[in-house]
Amino acid sequence: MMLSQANAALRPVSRLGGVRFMSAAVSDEVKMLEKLLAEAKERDAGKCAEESAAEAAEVAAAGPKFNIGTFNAISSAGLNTFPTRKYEIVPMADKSDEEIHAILLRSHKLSGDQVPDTTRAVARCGSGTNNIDVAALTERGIPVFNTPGANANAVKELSICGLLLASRGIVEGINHVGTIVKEDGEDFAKCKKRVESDKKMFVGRELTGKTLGVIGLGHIGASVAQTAIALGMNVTGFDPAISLEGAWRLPGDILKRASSLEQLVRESDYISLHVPYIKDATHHLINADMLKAMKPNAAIINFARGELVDSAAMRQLLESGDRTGRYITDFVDESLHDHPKVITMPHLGASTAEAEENAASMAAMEIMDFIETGTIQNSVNFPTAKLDRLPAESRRICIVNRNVPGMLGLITSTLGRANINIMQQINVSRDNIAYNVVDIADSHSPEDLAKLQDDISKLDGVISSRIVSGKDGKPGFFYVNA
Ligand SMILES: NC(=O)C1=CN([C@@H]2O[C@H](COP(=O)(O)OP(=O)(O)OC[C@H]3O[C@@H](n4cnc5c(N)ncnc54)[C@H](O)[C@@H]3O)[C@@H](O)[C@H]2O)C=CC1
Ligand SMILES: O=C(O)C(=O)COP(=O)(O)O
Repeated sequence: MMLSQANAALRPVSRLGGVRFMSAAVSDEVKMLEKLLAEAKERDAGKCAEESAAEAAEVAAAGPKFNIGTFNAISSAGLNTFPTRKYEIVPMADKSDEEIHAILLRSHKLSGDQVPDTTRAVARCGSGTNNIDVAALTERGIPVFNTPGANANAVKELSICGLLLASRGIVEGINHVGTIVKEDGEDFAKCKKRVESDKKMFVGRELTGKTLGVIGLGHIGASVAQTAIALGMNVTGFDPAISLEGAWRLPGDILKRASSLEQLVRESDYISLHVPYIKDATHHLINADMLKAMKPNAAIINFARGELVDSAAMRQLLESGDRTGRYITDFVDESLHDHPKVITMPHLGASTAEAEENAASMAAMEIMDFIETGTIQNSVNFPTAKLDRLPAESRRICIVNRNVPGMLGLITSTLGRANINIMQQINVSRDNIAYNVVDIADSHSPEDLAKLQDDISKLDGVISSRIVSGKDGKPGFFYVNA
């Protein structure tokens, strides 16, 4: 009898709850039922042991776990995406001795030497990757992923808030109420009168009918443009590098295209920045010349990165006297934070529960896909790569090499010399990096495969190689870089 049956058998006894002295017959019944329950518990314990043994066998069959190192507070929705039988989450702050196979992070500044040799991938739960030494990781054959679009709505909403903060005396008004209550709080009737009378100090202007210039029309910029149009604004956009997919997302018929950054800056009442920070490309995109070209009452909304704006030139301009336009940002700057025309808040653009969950879950999926199948999607330094599902009875080899002529030939002849037939393969490249995914029959011994990988690793130009899975799709060999 299972435990649940034993419990069912006890039900009549519990109905005797109100009886204080049981008859002999009832007492015998209770004893018998207690015996049954004890027996059932014993059997159940046996079953639990069987189940945990089965679970342990499953864990063992899944092979050694992959360790995912984390920096920053990563949403549990993302961390829970990793099945615990295959993955272990290792906070990097704990300085554990575990081998780290992939890293998940947010704004933590990640230098190359914080990335162990065993690491195969890094994922930024978010959009901007300027906090990561991407060049150093590319050199080591490590793809860096990000999660474009996952936090776009959160940043869009705060950017719209930025437009309102720039156009109405919201922060100044709130601060003024605080000051008056402090001064006249004892006499609240007087305080209320003063607040009402002083409201004339905070007269603003409306967004409707004004021109918003959006710099960078990617996931966030396009969304800001859409909402601004819905608010009745005229929107001009500038993005010389827009992707085809990005162009499809735009409200094409109503969005005006600026022919240059300067044109956008000259014509806008509000300028909202939504470009990545790239040291050699977008550093001080808004420089002294751009600032001078702005209308005197134009405001800049910067929820992208602080370094996009030359803050010293901005301070100079704000102090030149004839400017009424404000600067709203979520990046603290030592030369601007205390200026009355500057509103600075913490780096809050993507700090919503929804955005944090979206970004962490997307990053986790990208890492798992890469670790288990070699697929590369949303990498900022590696080409996109997706090969069909692993054919049955096959092994998959992923090779990262320098993008120089002749590499594919060297790799395929190494396989040929080992008498290994290729079932399917892809070879893709981006800048200096090429990436190969090769599926071979799973009829080779682990020793042969180890020798093959050793031979591939020794080829001049190969940066790293991995054998990602076996015939049952489970992670197989996981070799360190060449
Ligand atoms: N404050 C915050 O919490 C957050 C800030 N961000 C920042 O926003 C940036 C944009 O994010 P997404 O829209 O998700 O990226 P995205 O990659 O979807 O879009 C960026 C767009 O900028 C364009 N672009 C690049 N250089 C440009 C230039 N010189 N002039 C004009 N356009 C240029 C690109 O062609 C692309 O269309 C991120 O790189 C990040 O720095 C993103 C999320 C949160
Ligand atoms: O996604 C981005 O680029 C961000 O700036 C978000 O940063 P966070 O993850 O909130 O530290």
